[in-house]
Amino acid sequence: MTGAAHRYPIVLSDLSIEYPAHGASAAHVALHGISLRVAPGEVLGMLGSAGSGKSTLAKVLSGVAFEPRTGDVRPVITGGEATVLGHQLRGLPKRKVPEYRFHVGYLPQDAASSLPPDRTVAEIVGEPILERDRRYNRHALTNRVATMIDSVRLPLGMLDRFPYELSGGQRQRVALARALVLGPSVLIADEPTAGIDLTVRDAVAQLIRDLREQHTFSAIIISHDLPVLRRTADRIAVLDKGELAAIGTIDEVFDDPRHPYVMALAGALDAGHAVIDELDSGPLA
Ligand SMILES: Nc1ncnc2c1ncn2[C@@H]1O[C@H](COP(=O)(O)OP(=O)(O)OP(=O)(O)O)[C@@H](O)[C@H]1O
Repeated sequence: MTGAAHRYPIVLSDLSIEYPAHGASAAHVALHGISLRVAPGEVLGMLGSAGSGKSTLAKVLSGVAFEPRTGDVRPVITGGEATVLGHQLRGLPKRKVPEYRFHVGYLPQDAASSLPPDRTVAEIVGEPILERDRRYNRHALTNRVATMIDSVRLPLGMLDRFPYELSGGQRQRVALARALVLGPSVLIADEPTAGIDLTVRDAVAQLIRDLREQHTFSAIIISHDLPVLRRTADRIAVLDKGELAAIGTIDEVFDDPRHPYVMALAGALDAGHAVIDELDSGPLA
């Protein structure tokens, strides 16, 4: 790892990502020429129009895009570079993917609703540890899982429950505990509060804030929910049509919007919309 990489755990330089042509579909450029850096301990919020490439970026930065899997068309870095914790992701050798993923926690979109239904909370949270080391000491595993459940503010009595016995907010906490169980240095969270009851959204946002203080990770948190971003993010990046439309503190971005999509967002905020997923990047009516 280089010294520069340590200074900035996440560095994107002129990054372009593409879905290769498949079947009758032509190749599709999902992200084009993105440059940004995330500092140690910083949380960068990310929002953008539908299809602007947020989840694609999350899949690449989390390393899931590099996991061997059949069927799925996976995004490929076609230009520039993404350097995370000193790992250059363009052309990351397959054998290095597990080690890379060990350091990067990933909370995928719909994580709460896609927890395996036939496993207990304890099994779900402990699984990343066992995937890495089948012979991991069972006592240490139990302790680690209990610590994580406690740190996401769930009662230990939940350890033996199944996902269907939990509320949406509780399931999201379980997903978060699982994403953080390996003690990652970087967290990539894709819509961590989507689909969660409004009353517990704030609690999940507060939790992310607290966890970050306890665990000192850098993070990219994708969210359309401005109160959540205000609570969790030091700065935000706005994507539109695969390009970086703005980056800065929330006030910097919205007080002097220059990009048309950011102007539209600022208008929506002024009109009182806190959750801005209904806005697309087309011309404003
Ligand atoms: N498997 C795929 N093959 C081809 N194109 C894809 C694939 N997955 C996504 N895309 C395209 O890449 C672009 C970016 O998609 P992505 O899901 O990253 O956007 P997003 O910003 O996360 O959108 P949303 O907010 O709606 O979740 C879109 O134009 C989408 O249609």
